[in-house]
Amino acid sequence: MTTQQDSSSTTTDAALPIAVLGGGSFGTAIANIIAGNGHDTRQWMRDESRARDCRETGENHYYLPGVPLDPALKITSELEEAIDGCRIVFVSIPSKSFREVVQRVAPLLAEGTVLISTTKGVEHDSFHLMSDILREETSGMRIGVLSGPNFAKEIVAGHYTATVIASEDAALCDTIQKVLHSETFRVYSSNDVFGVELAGALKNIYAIVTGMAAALDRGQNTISLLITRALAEMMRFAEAMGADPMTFIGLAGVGDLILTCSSDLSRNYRVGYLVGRGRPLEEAVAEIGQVAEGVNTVRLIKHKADEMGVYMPLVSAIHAILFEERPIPEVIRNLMSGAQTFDVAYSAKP
Ligand SMILES: NC(=O)c1ccc[n+]([C@@H]2O[C@H](COP(=O)([O-])OP(=O)(O)OC[C@H]3O[C@@H](n4cnc5c(N)ncnc54)[C@H](O)[C@@H]3O)[C@@H](O)[C@H]2O)c1
Ligand SMILES: O=P(O)(O)OC[C@H](O)CO
Repeated sequence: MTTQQDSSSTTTDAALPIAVLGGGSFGTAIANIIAGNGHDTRQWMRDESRARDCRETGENHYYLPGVPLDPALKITSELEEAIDGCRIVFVSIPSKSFREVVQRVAPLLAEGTVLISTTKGVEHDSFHLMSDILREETSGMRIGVLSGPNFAKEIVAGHYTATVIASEDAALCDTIQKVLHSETFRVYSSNDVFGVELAGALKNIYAIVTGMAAALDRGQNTISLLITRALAEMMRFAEAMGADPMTFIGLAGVGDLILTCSSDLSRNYRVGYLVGRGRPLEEAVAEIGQVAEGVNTVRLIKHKADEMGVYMPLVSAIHAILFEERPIPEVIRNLMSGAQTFDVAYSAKP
């Protein structure tokens, strides 16, 4: 491997300078894979005391305790140092702060830099997905999104994992596949950026729903019912928004939906569980202590679905519980007494 990057190439096996913005679980997991693949990897986190602690102990104690960081991973709180010479930048910042961080980094980026969002959310008080923000806040960049069934803790534990890189730029997809591919991590590609990104944001809502069902001691029939009807809602919404519903049967759709709705490794699932056990939403979110994107996404999708007349009974139900102070038993009764309808109503056939 050389340390020299061809600035125009995106399909190289050479060691590349690559930045990962974000000091949380996923930023750390991705940075560790990239460093392990021999790239000159810089992870940026805003807090110098945390960055120093990670450098000194070789571990990100708060987000991934007990996981050794790759010794070659460079951790810094200086944005300029992280970005210097990088033509590939992953942005792993919660949706709430995503725009603010992109605005800070934009002046430091060379034209043609590959910008990859790994964030599964929708911007607060707007309906922007993260790739929209990347496009709005920069110009002349090459943009993609990474999404899939990917618990950070399982990635760093070396469990076999797959994800999706989505971009209209096929060379970008090829490069990111090479940069991230490892013995335990596979990367599939897609050209449906909107569908992949929307799927990643939507599935968080339903993880809150199934977490709540688990808290209420519902069985596997209930979980299966919820996951399957969640997929129907997601595809219906996707179609109304102009995304390709077929994307939702891939890893970023049903793959991530099954994962997140089935495990208490999911922060969204745990929020639902705590609320199902009677804890106020604010308390549940505070106890998790990490981002649970679904809470904000519920509000935004409910508003959008109402505006567009898309039928999303599970979104309406979880919104009623989280934001309208409606009692859980009453909401469940309403859901179960709704009009009986078709199982598979969507058909790709004309
Ligand atoms: N954790 C996972 O398993 C996982 C997997 C796939 C995708 N994601 C997605 O990745 C995104 C990030 O998730 P995460 O798990 O890393 O979150 P996290 O809560 O573990 O960490 C978020 C990080 O962002 C930093 N941050 C927040 N606001 C900031 C700001 N204004 N400036 C700089 N840094 C700021 C925090 O300090 C923290 O280091 C989310 O959208 C999530 O949906 C997470
Ligand atoms: O912990 P969650 O609920 O944010 O889910 C993490 C990932 O998105 C799973 O793919």
